[in-house]
Amino acid sequence: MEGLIEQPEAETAEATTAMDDIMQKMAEHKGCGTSGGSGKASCGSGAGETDLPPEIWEKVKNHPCYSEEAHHHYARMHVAVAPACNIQCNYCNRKYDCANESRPGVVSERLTPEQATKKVLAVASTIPQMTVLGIAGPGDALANPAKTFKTFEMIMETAPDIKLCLSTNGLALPDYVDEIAKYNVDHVTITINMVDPEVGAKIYPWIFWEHKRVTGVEASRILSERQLKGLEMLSERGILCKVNSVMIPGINDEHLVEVNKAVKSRGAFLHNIMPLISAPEHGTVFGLNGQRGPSAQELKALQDACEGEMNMMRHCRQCRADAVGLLGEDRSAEFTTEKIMEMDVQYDLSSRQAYQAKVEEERQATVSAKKEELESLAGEFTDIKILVAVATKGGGRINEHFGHAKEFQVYELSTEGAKFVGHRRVDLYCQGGYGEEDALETVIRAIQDCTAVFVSKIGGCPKNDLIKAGIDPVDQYALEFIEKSAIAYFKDYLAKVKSGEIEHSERADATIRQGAYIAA
Ligand SMILES: C[S@@+](CC[C@H](N)C(=O)[O-])C[C@H]1O[C@@H](n2cnc3c(N)ncnc32)[C@H](O)[C@@H]1O
Ligand code: SF4
Ligand code: SF4
Repeated sequence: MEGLIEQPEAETAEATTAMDDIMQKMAEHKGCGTSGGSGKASCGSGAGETDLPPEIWEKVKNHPCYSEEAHHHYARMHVAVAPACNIQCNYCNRKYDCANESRPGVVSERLTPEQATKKVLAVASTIPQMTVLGIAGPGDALANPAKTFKTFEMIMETAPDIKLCLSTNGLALPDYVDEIAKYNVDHVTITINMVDPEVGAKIYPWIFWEHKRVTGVEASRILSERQLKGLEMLSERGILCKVNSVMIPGINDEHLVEVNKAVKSRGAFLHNIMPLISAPEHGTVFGLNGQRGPSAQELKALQDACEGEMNMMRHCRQCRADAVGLLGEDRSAEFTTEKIMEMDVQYDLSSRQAYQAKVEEERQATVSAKKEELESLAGEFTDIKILVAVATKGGGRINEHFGHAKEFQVYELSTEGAKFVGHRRVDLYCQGGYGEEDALETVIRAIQDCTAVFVSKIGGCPKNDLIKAGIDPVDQYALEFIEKSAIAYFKDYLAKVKSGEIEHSERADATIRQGAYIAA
């Protein structure tokens, strides 16, 4: 590993100006750095073309993780070329492998850079809307620099239209910023769970630093210093940074508001606060000692509290290190090494571009439909907000059967429009066409704070049970655009409240009012 790269003063001054420039432009654009509230697009996750400086929009417009709008249309993939790690987190156990589980660090096969490149070309040819390649483990991209950068080099040469990303805990980051820039990696994710080493000592038992293991508060002090320095260095070069933070109730949940401020001031573009996943069978320290993850409501309250400070990502699916497909779907099983080696891969840039042009048309149609519907809400003034759950297979449409949904996307509706606020993963309710009581209960629990659930189709029995649970099952918008339909539903809802036909119920905004993190 190379030592720290000291920059000449003149270069530092120039780079600092570049970061200031970007932050200034972001602030000048409408919707940026404001409350990020409700339906108005704010930068980052909910941002649209008119909300961002053109050079930033160019970087995020078809990146499914950096643009909430894009995630309905574009796919990503991870290649598992980075097995080693240079730190230990109490929530991570990379030895655990389960093909049926989708969560970070889980992977079925580890790849060489050559295998990874063949896989990327195979996926890019089969899924032309795949625009982004990320290296996110199963260990740390920068604890395996040779494999990581070799993979990027090969992809840059063979598939130059694919955007490159990496995820790191940040310990080695300052040493590799130049190399990251050299391979045109213009999106980097750093996991920052604390800026206070005392908090860090409860999350990180050790780091491997300068050829030895460092433990306790000192380990977290070094880690935090390196993370923040790396973030600043990337921001100075205009490389977009997303910060991941794992929300661990009782350990760093309240502290993450401070982390949010610290990363915003150092130029982070997007903050992704993700829930801790911990189950005893995963064999992690937290899983084994009973540390719980946050509820969906707790997570949303913290994200809401931080949104005034900066752009929050709310559509992260906490993907496997070998995930393939749209966020929320996992097609990795179609691209095992065995299958890929048998594939005759023809990487055809022009047919990819032609397909993506069609995707772009569909996306523009979605945006226009939403805008039109939103205009019809102009002049309505009320504080009423409701949540609705949506079953979708992608494309920004309501196109999934209630019984087939593995997750529901949740939108918050207000007079400002429809805002994506998260997703709820559920067990498959319908197995082979038959509903199962327990599974339906699970679905109802997962979306119990929603006023309605939008589906393309639903059977009579679950419909009745949803109604009994106070959730309106809506299939009248089958195959329509999500946001347009949601706004239309909200308009009807308000009209019914006004006329006295229905009463705005407590459930509708229970989530929104809950939480210890609501900003003063
Ligand atoms: C598997 S890591 C790989 C990249 C890198 N090593 C890192 O930690 O940033 C990808 C992301 O998953 C998160 N992660 C890992 N295990 C998790 C868990 N049990 N619950 C929630 N997030 C987790 C990490 O914090 C990180 O943000
Ligand atoms: S840094 Fe990433 S890979 Fe390493 S232990 Fe933590 S979560 Fe796992
Ligand atoms: S883990 Fe989150 S940020 Fe990473 S690819 Fe999946 S959705 Fe995107």
